[in-house]
Amino acid sequence: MTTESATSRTDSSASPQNRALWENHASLIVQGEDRTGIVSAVSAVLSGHGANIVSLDQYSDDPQGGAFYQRTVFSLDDLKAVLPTIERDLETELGKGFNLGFTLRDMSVPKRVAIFASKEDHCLLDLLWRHRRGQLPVTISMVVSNHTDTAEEVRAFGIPFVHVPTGELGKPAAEAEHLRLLRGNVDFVVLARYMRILSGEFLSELGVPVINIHHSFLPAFIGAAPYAKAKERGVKLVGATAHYVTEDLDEGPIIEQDVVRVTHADTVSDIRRRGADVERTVLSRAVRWHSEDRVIRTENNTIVFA
Ligand SMILES: Nc1nc2c(c(=O)[nH]1)N[C@@H](CN(C=O)c1ccc(C(=O)N[C@@H](CCC(=O)O)C(=O)O)cc1)CN2
Repeated sequence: MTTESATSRTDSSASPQNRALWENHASLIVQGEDRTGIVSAVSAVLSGHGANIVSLDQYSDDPQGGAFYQRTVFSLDDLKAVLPTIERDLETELGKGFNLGFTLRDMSVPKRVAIFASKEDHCLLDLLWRHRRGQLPVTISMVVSNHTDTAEEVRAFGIPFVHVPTGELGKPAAEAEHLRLLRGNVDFVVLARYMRILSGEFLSELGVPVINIHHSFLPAFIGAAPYAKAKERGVKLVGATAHYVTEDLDEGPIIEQDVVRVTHADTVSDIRRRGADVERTVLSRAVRWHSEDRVIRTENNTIVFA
């Protein structure tokens, strides 16, 4: 059974809306081997501490007994003081004949995220704009780009902008600089149309989830220039896919997708314009869901309690 320690970090940079939204709330993700009594055991521990369950989603992938997934959000006055005891009691109770892992997180401490971008700014600016409006419960630690086109706009949001010129530095040196910047400072990374392929070694060293927005309805049109490929193929729908990043390009577990209609009369530029709106919507949904622990990642898939 694996557990992650309750996050007790305090983030002074978290926006007031984010802190108020989830003050004295915690998320509990339980997953493992399905059997009777799990929901009851979890609920008993929480109610035994006077916690109020405000939402509970559960999924079993096989009625005959397979994998079990549950997301619970609960509120409790003086949560920070009680969370370690709740964690200990969950370890005790779920250690009695269950084969489960769980993670418990203080939701009043927003996850820290670094956003990577290249030249395209629509997904990046959409995230910054939504964050400023309190719609994304995260702390944006920094924006990192291999270009400088978006520097001024990012800094106007009061967010650090770091230029790492991958082309000039070369991939190994650039990734080493990325690791120096990110290590210990982020809980996840978002690639907002970042157009460099991350190595498996980098992803392994980084050790936190990375979310990418691919501008196609995967698995169609993996790789570069999907809109041009869509035009060439004569498709009537184009889309965007937010997925976790793995070493294999655009093959990671899908978090969210959406589509928009196109016609024979649309140029590649028209398709790119229509697609951009879908990319922004899909990426912001995925970032919000990940930041609220709504996405449970399995080997090649996801369970999304949206
Ligand atoms: N390890 C991964 N890295 C990245 C992924 C991924 O899924 N796994 N997604 C890309 C984003 N992307 C599509 O969404 C994408 C970006 C860039 C290219 C590409 O071929 N770019 C260059 C070569 C880049 C390089 O060698 O570093 C090119 O055009 O030739 C394809 C798809 C982000 N990274």
